[in-house]
Order: sequence, then structure tokens, then C-alpha cells
Amino acid sequence: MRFIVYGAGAIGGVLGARLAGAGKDVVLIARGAHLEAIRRDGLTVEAPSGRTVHPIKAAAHPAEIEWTQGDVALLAMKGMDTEAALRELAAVAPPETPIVCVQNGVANERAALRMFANVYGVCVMFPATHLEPGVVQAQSEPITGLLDLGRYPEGVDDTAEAIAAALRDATFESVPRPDIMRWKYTKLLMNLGNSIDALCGRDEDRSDVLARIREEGEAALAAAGITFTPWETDRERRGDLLQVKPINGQQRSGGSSWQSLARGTGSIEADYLNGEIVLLGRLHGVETPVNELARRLANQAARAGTPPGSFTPDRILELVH
Ligand SMILES: NC(=O)C1=CN([C@@H]2O[C@H](COP(=O)(O)OP(=O)(O)OC[C@H]3O[C@@H](n4cnc5c(N)ncnc54)[C@H](OP(=O)(O)O)[C@@H]3O)[C@@H](O)[C@H]2O)C=CC1
Ligand SMILES: CC(C)(CO)C(=O)C(=O)O
Repeated sequence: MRFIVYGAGAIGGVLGARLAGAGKDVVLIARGAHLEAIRRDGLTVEAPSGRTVHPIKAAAHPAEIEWTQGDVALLAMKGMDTEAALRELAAVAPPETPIVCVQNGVANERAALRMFANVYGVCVMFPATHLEPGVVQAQSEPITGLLDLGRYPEGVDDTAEAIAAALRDATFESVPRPDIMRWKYTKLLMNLGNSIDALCGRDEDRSDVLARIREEGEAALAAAGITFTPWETDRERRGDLLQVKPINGQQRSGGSSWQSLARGTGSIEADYLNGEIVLLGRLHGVETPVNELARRLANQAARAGTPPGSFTPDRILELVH
């Protein structure tokens, strides 16, 4: 089994390095200054226990790879980049290639299933950071992350079992689950706070706005008839497996959307996190004003190059109407 990690940022970079470190065959697909730095210097992984450099093969495009049977594509770009990436992938990768969505949100799997028959969802509990070209950070040790997975829309097969086993060899916890999307919907509810994390940072009390955003999320899922893993079950699964520790004396700065603003990428994943709830609300007659505002403000901030932490939670609640 060869792992093609498409989108070698925080999640893809650390995942690729950990799989390569466990002796698996890995190719990264990256772009821009990050690709140049990986090709020139190798991929640097910073972790609480220290820094390692990994000379991993890196391609600029799926077309640079000679795809063979046994290749598995791990999608690790943010949701807004998935469709474009899938189109490039589908032009060159065999249609039976397993496509594994190591991503937040619930829309990636459906998009992949239009083009590929074997699609897998992963519930990504995996704190990682990417702020400078060539460098990614793995915040949790000794377990790097929890990556339970299953076939989309449901089921478990030999491929899911084999990928989970490879992940377990590579410092991850991974359980194949027939109902992976139920876990991913719980994670979606959690990720509704990503835009608030990006807009407000973590210094002020965000509990009111987070509670409202999540209430809207649960109401929209209920109206759509979508069930999710109970919070208690999710908490039990996590237990204290993730041990987030400082790196170079610094605490984790912010989540994946915060990092989009910090890196000034010009885009953010909010349409696929808060926007998923807004979409369900519109389809099923549930008002979701806080998610809609968070989605809009996050996009405006990304487009304008506004740094993270420029809003306050109170200001966001004032703007809701
Ligand atoms: N970071 C975290 O701690 C966690 C993240 N997640 C989820 O994991 C997913 C990935 O997030 P994260 O790793 O943080 O994101 P990053 O932005 O760090 O990494 C994504 C990478 O994919 C690259 N990319 C996008 N499209 C292409 C393409 N067509 N070709 C080559 N490279 C491409 C991006 O390049 P560029 O920078 O040029 O856009 C970027 O380097 C998201 O769904 C996120 O929500 C889940 C749990 C935790
Ligand atoms: C839960 C959280 C915020 C953890 O990093 C995450 O999933 C993300 O960064 O996208």
C-alpha cells in the first residue's frame, strides 16, 4: 500500500511524516513555497519532544505520480479546495483508487463519491499546525491523533482495516467504524467554533457565542433527520488520549481556521463547517443566524487578509439579527 497525501499542510504533512517514519511508502502532493521547501530541505516536523526532518518524495500535481494498484489517496486539503483537487485527481488516478477524506466537515466524501467508487471518511481528532513553508507541527504525543475511519456512506471493508492498521503503526489510534459519518457530524458540531476561534482568538470568553452556534447546529441536524454520536460517547472515545503539549515553549496558537488567517491564505473553511449548518437550516426551515454570520465574517476576514483575533465574541453577538 502506497499513501499519496494530497495537501501536505498541518494534517497531511504530519500524517505523511508519521507514515513514512513507520516505514510506509509515502508521496506528498504540495504546492507553492511549501513544496519548494520540502523538495529543497525535506519536511520538518516539530513536536513537543523535538524536531525531525523527513526527506519525503513530493509532487506538485497528481499527474506527476505514476498511479498503480495499491495506491491510496489521503485527502488533507481544506474543504473549499476539495472539488478542484478531486478533478485533478480523477483525471489521472484509477477510478477504483481508495479516497480517504482526512478532513473536517461532511461534504468531502460526497464530492469524492461522484468521481471515485471507494471513498472513506475519517473523524480527525489530531491537533496539528502549519504556519511556515516546509514546517508542520504535531502537538500531541505520544499519540499523534485519533483517526477512526469507515467507508462512505457506511460500512467497513478490508481496505478500511488495512488503512487503520497502517495508521496504528504510525503513532495514531484508529478504529474502523461502520457509522463513521455519525462521528463526523459530532465533529462538525465541534468545528462550528473554528470560525470563532479564527475571528476572536482564545483570550476572551467565547462560551455564549459557541453555545448559540452549536444549538443552531443541533437544531438543523435534528430537522434534517441526521443523527450524530452522543457527546458522552465522543468524550469517552477521546478520553485523555490526546496530550497537547507546548512546542519550543509555545502553547498551540489556534485551530485550522485560525491558521488560515494567520498564514493569510485568502480563504477559509467556514462554508463547509458553519455553511453546512446554514445549508441544512435553509433546506429544512431552521433559522441559523449565528452560523451564517460566522460564515460570512470568516470569509470576509480571509479575503481581506485580516489577522486572527480581530473580533470579540460580544461584537459577533451584537451583529446577529
Ligand atoms: N490543523 C488541525 O489541527 C486540524 C485540521 N483538521 C482538518 O484537516 C483538514 C486539513 O486542514 P489543515 O491541515 O489544517 O490545512 P492546511 O491548510 O494546513 O493544509 C492543507 C494543505 O493543502 C494544500 N492544498 C490545497 N489544495 C491543494 C492542491 N490542489 N494541490 C496541492 N496542495 C493543495 C494547501 O496549500 P495552500 O496553503 O497553498 O492553500 C495546504 O498546504 C481540514 O479539513 C481541517 O479542518 C482536522 C482536525 C485538526
Ligand atoms: C477541534 C480542532 C479545533 C482542533 O484543532 C479542529 O478540529 C481544527 O483545528 O480544525
